[in-house]
Amino acid sequence: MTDIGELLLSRIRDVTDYPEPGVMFKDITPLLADPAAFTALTDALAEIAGRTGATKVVGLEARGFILGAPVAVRAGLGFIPVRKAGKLPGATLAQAYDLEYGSAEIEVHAEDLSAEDRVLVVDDVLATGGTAEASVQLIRRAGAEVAGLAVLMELGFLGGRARLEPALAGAPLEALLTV
Ligand SMILES: O=P(O)(O)OC[C@H]1O[C@H](OP(=O)(O)OP(=O)(O)O)[C@H](O)[C@@H]1O
Ligand SMILES: Nc1ncnc2[nH]cnc12
Repeated sequence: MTDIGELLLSRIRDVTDYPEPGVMFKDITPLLADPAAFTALTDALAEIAGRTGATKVVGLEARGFILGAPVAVRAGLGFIPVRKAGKLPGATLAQAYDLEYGSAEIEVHAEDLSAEDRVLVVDDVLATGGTAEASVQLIRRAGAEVAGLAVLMELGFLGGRARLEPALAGAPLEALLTV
């Protein structure tokens, strides 16, 4: 593993049986509290944004906001929040989905994305892929192109990558860490 990979991994805390029995929760708060690790993470994700030719960064509420916003600034791109339902005041597109420990609905302002946009989706964890798949569906329904999906950590044993393949339609899925 690279030095940066080891640094990032060392700052992610495993919490057993959270938020429900059987889930091994990957807590990124120690990473966020370490400026060297947070900067390295931001730089690595911004490099993916540049390489994929993204014109906008979408962050998935809530942890995807914490990671995606500095990535957008670093890459010189606009940031678009994909929020949990009921939080955006304008006209929205909505998509329901299941995730590792529940179900939810996400929304985006329809006017924030157009056919000119190539969007990089940023999030902390790819688990079952339900959240990411719903975000890709939303972006396409808004008329924009998906440049790729970039996550800090992929939980390989949950099969999210295979689930996402059809939705991504060839766009890259980049995980800085895989466990
Ligand atoms: O691959 P999946 O099984 O869909 O799970 C991954 C999603 O779950 C977590 O978000 P959560 O909904 O817990 O929201 P939070 O960021 O507000 O904690 C995580 O930040 C991802 O968005
Ligand atoms: N095991 C996990 N750890 C952190 N975030 C998650 N989102 C879905 N599953 C998760």
